[in-house]
Amino acid sequence: MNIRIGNGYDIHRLVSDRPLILGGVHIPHSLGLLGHSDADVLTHAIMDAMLGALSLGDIGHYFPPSDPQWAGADSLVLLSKVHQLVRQHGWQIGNVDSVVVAERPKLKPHIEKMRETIAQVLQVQPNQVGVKATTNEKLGPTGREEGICAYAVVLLEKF
Ligand SMILES: Nc1ccn([C@@H]2O[C@H](COP(=O)(O)O)[C@@H](O)[C@H]2O)c(=O)n1
Ligand SMILES: C[C@@]1(CO)OP(=O)(O)OP(=O)(O)OC[C@H]1O
Repeated sequence: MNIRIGNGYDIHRLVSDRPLILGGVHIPHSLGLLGHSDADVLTHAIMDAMLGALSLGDIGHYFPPSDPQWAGADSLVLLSKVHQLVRQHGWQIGNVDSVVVAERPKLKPHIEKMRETIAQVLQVQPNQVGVKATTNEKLGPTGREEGICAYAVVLLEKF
């Protein structure tokens, strides 16, 4: 079999006095995401999808929230490590697709930068990285702006 598919999901709570980082991009907003790392839900969902595609567990296994080493970690550094692991197993990225669920702020102006940033770390072209945004129509925790979540699907190819 020369292709594998994986999916990932993550959610973090919105709080004041934290930066909002999504797909490695700093997004100006009055609230940011709380987490052990920089709490970049989009990058976390993509990493879990990559690991899931190879049944290699999840990010908490490699970067435990109990380990001070990962306190305040840049999730792009973690993404690079997961990418390295995937490569070591003989696989490369076919494509990534993702969606961020956020009531606010408007993410559209930042989507291209997120795609370029993620693509650079994964050593692929931006057209291999899909990032979309949607509100939750004011429904549930994301709709009430208590948090932001992201879903990702990754296709891997054997090289
Ligand atoms: N945080 C967000 C949410 C949505 N968008 C863009 O708006 C479009 C409409 O969103 P709905 O939830 O009302 O369907 C969506 O397709 C995105 O292009 C956004 O930029 N930022
Ligand atoms: C990224 C890690 C790093 O400790 O921590 P968090 O930023 O809290 O993120 P989460 O998705 O809750 O858990 C995964 C952890 O690996």
